[in-house]
Amino acid sequence: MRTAIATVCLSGGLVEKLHACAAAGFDGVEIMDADLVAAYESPEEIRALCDRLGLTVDLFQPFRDFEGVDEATFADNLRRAEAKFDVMQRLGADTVLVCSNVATATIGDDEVAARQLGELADRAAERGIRIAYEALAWGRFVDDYRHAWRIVEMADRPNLGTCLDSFHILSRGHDPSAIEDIPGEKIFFLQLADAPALDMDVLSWSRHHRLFPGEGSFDLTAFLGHVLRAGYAGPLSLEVFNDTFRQTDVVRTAAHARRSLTWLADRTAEAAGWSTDRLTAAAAPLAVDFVEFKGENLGPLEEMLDRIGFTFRGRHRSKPVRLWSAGETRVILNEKARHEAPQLAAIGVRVDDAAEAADRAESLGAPRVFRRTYAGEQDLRAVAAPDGTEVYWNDQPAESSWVAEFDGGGPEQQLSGVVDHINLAQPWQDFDEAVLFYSSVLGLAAESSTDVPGPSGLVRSQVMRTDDGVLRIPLNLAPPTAPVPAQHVAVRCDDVVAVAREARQRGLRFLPIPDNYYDDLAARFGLDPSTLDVLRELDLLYDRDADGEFIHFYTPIVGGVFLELVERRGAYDGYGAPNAPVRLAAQRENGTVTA
Ligand SMILES: O=C(O)c1ccc(O)c(O)c1
Ligand SMILES: [Mg+2]
Repeated sequence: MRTAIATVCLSGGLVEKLHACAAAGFDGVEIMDADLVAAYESPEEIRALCDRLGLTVDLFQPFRDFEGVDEATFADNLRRAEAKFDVMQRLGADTVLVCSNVATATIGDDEVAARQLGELADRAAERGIRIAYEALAWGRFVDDYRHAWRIVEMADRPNLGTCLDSFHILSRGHDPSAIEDIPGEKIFFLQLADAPALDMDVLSWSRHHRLFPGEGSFDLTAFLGHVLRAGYAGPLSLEVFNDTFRQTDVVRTAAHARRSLTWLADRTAEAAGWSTDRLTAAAAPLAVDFVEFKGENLGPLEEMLDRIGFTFRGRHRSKPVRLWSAGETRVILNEKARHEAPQLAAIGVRVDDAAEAADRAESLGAPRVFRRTYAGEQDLRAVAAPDGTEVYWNDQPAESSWVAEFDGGGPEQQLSGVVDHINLAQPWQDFDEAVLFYSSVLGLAAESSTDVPGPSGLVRSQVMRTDDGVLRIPLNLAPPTAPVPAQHVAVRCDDVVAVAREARQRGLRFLPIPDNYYDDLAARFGLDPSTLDVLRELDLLYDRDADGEFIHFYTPIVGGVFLELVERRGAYDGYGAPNAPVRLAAQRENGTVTA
């Protein structure tokens, strides 16, 4: 598989972009005309740099508004084209993207378009240049890849082919299966982009909201399958116009982009039953092994765990680390971090084969994390997620592996619980990368995203989960101007009312819930007054849908983290989303418990 990326995907100047593309391991680039125009380096210098970096210039793009025009405009368009062909020869690019006319076309006649493109191709042929004609979704007369292909066929020139762009095809809901009717050698170029399902005009959608494969809702696996079955043998090239990626760190975004192609190639090969470009299979998470909080002073958090009913299991033999548990919920408190407020540092996942899971993560370019381990201690492999959260794999039962490294605690369990979900707040620029990370590295599926109104703006929430729900990671995206919200771990138990009552008796502080909330609950659900009284008395939140009920409560925030206790009744599968605005507002009013 050869890979390429369009320079429009990235931030920075052209030279910086080319360095980042090479560092990420791309084979080639699509150079956007505008990026070259704005560079001080000559086309010859850019060409030499690409040579040194081992990059080929696979496409020069785009040449706009060429076909379907009157004769005077056509003559001027040929003059423009000749000037760009000069640049391409200096740049060492042999394929130019001509996208369907959106502005100056006045003649909606395929014969005219074919004749004009044919003449352009003949001029290009004299210089060994190929023309790739692409239907833009908002083209004036040509907005469908099948139409662009008919015109290319009609013009019938060896150096005129088509460029397929997944965005223009899938955004319009056009059936991609007819791609297989195009001879592979006439598909001169392939541009790949994903996108979220948005109901908006297609030009704005395309120019601002494209995503890397695996981050949106297009079925790119099926799409690429059609293209490869047609016999296309050129590079898989990313063309992702996205407001966030155009301003994030160029080296990191290029690496992120490259990971999306590794993932897509693997998915496509698997779907088609091919043995090339495969990764080791994603090991299905079987359970949450542990969560780890890190910070300078974890005393207040420890006190909370104690009051909730967690059991102290002991100190680590060789590290400043303590373990608390409640049934299958294991919480590691790590005080190694100096001058840091408590934060969620790591997630441990139980799998069948930890080495295989870690190998897969590393082939996807996830950065490996190293931890000091001593002889006789379990060495768990780990990588860092985009926001820095470490993900560990363990294929041994926790209690008979790393848990044995802790001494001095009690074995008795007061509370029995499992980790229900782990809520990871994402810095605004990491969100889409995190979606790809959790789907590609851990094999989690994305549920549809929702927007929660909070006091500092809308919080976008997207749950990444296994089908069976043993691992659920809601990702939250706060507005760019708001502070990154706290992260939390939710523990599921069988009787949250009893847990809340006992915790209150032990002196646990709860996140106080306003009275108005309970008046609203009464109105929405018609709960009987005694149930409502219990909820109100214990600061419990409630939700119900056709499948069941959800009752939960929150602790205050400590540093950057807090805890939630939940009970699911019946087949309720949500997270109490209607209560999230109330929680966000209450957290803002009640500030943070400091150490
Ligand atoms: O938005 C555009 O103008 C544009 C240009 C070139 C492309 O390949 C494309 O898909 C879109
Ligand atoms: Mg395109």
